[in-house]
Amino acid sequence: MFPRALYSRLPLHRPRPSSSSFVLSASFFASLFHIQPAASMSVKELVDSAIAENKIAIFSKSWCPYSKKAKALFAEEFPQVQTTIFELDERDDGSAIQEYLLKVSGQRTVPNIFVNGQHVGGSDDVRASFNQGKLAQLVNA
Ligand SMILES: N[C@@H](CCC(=O)N[C@@H](CS)C(=O)NCC(=O)O)C(=O)O
Repeated sequence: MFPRALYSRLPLHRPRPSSSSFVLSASFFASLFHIQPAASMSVKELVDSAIAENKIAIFSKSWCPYSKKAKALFAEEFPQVQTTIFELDERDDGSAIQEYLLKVSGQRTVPNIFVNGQHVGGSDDVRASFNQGKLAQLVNA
C-alpha cells in the first residue's frame, strides 16, 4: 500500500521497547530522583546480631594463619557447637565490619572471636583461654 521507506516511518510500526530497555529507563529515572533500593542490614546491625545470636562468632580472613588456627581449635575441640564464621576478605563490607569491630571490642586484628556474646579476643587469646579451661566453661555456659 505504501512505499517501503515510508511504511517503516509510520509511528504505529515503531518497535515496542524491549523489557531490558524498560529496566534501563527505570533505573535512569530512579537515579534522577535519588531513589534508593530498600536499605539492607547496616554493618552495626549485622555485627551486633552476629555477636548476640551466635554461640560462637568468628570474624576471620580466609588467608590468615591465625584465623585458620582459631577455626581449627573450635572445629577440633567443640565440633558439636555451631560456629558462625564471617570471612571479611570475601565480603564487600569486610573493611567496614573490621572498623566496627575495633569500636566494640578494641581489637582490629582477625580473628576476632566472640563466645556467648563475650569478646574472647584473637587466636592466641582463644588458645590461652582453652588451655586454662575457661573457654569450655564459656562455650558451655
Ligand atoms: N596475635 C593475634 C595476631 C592476629 C593477626 O596478626 N592477624 C592479622 C591477619 S593474619 C591481621 O589482622 N592483620 C591486619 C589486617 O588484616 O587488617 C592473634 O593471635 O589473633
